[in-house]
Amino acid sequence: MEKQDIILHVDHMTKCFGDLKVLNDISFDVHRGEFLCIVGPTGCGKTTFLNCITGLYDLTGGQILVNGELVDTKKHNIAYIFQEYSTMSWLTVEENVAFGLKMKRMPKDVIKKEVAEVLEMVGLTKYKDYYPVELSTSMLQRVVIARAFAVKPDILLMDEPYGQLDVELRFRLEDELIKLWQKLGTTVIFITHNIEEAVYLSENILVLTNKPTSIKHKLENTLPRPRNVVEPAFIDLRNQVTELIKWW
Ligand SMILES: Nc1ncnc2c1ncn2[C@@H]1O[C@H](COP(=O)(O)OP(=O)(O)OP(=O)(O)O)[C@@H](O)[C@H]1O
Repeated sequence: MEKQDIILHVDHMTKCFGDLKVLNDISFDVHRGEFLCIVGPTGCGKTTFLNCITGLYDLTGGQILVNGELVDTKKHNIAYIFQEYSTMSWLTVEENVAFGLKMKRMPKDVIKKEVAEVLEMVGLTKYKDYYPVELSTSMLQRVVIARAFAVKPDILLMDEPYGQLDVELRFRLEDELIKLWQKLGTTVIFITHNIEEAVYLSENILVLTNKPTSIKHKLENTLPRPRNVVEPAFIDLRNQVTELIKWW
């Protein structure tokens, strides 16, 4: 990997809460435009890790660099989609998606154009004047995704975004996410407990250990897209990840 292609450099990251060591000397790189999935057991510190990247927590040791500089959310454009994410009920779909761009004080005509583009990509153009209360779950999910991609983040962090959804909707949203990622070239770090989801989405998978958490293994995922969960190569890779997880 060329050095200039590395957007995120996690360098000996350690995080303790008092006596509790959660993240233990973790190092890895993410290259620009990569789709990285992180799989780890419950409570191993996946959310803590994301909170360290967004600067909510200070590290106990090590450093996190974005484009070669210490991570700084004022300087770096990092978008974050939580488990319990939500829309702003008092704003229309269009206003929800425009929110981040307005915060960045972009010119009105640019905002209008960018928002229209991303609404088109997620199939919400017709619903731009609707309020969240008028939308189905799947449409709400699309609003949140559209809002995150609209700001053209350097890095998009996604923390189990589809954990609570039924399988069919999850599959559809995963496909849409892949399309947006491919079209916009955004760097995505996606946290999940779901091994099938990680194999379906990722270019690379980081498998974490239990606390104190370190990297158990990094797997490259070169399965061609579109992927099919019943194909032998897919099942093979899914089994490889499952094997790694069995030994936690
Ligand atoms: N602010 C905090 N103060 C003290 N301990 C914390 C704090 N935040 C997290 N922890 C502890 O750090 C550990 C990791 O928590 P974290 O929520 O990051 O795990 P996780 O992998 O995201 O969990 P899950 O799989 O349930 O989403 C837990 O033992 C938790 O109790």
